[in-house]
Amino acid sequence: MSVDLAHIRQVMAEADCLYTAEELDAAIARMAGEINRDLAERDPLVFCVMNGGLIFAGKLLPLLDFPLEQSYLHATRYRGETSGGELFWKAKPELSMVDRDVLIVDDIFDEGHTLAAIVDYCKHAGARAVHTAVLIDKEHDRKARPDMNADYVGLPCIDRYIFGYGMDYKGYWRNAPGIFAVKGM
Ligand SMILES: O=P(O)(O)OC[C@H]1O[C@H](OP(=O)(O)OP(=O)(O)O)[C@H](O)[C@@H]1O
Ligand code: HPA
Repeated sequence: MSVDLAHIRQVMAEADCLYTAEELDAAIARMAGEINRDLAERDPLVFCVMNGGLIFAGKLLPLLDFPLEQSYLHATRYRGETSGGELFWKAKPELSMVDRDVLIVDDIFDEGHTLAAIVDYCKHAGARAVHTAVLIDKEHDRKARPDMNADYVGLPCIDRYIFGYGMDYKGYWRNAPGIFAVKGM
């Protein structure tokens, strides 16, 4: 897929900032406090959901003050697009979860198909308990499982296509230092 870099730059220039880095880092610090309180004695296995969970996990994990094991998994359904399709597993978890507490760390709980599939996978793989942490919970009525919530949520977000802090626009701007909404989306 060829990418028009001028368009990618223009998207950033015209985007609305929904959350600054300071606001996001404060939310991450608050979440770390909650996770320290709940999981410090649980010897959890922490999985970063690639790619989007990378920045959030990188900021969250150093704030966790107990011993933990960390790995990654990669399940994707957007694949560079701005609407989701079928879930595709690029990398399944390698560490055994049997009788372990698992903490899944991802950037966004949007329609929730991704997190629901990951939680189901972990339960079938023998996890004792599956905990979920997301930086952003997008607010709309299209959740795959309306009764499902993440255990730890950073900040809510309006129903727009967003990027930054791990989230991409057509593969770009995961590095944007805040959460931004694409103009007109
Ligand atoms: O709640 P949902 O509607 O299922 O969407 C959320 C998922 O979508 C994004 O991943 P994506 O498929 O874009 O993969 P990527 O992180 O590798 O880009 C994001 O990182 C979440 O994992
Ligand atoms: O709004 C979004 N932005 C980027 N990636 C996403 N994955 C699900 N929703 C989004």
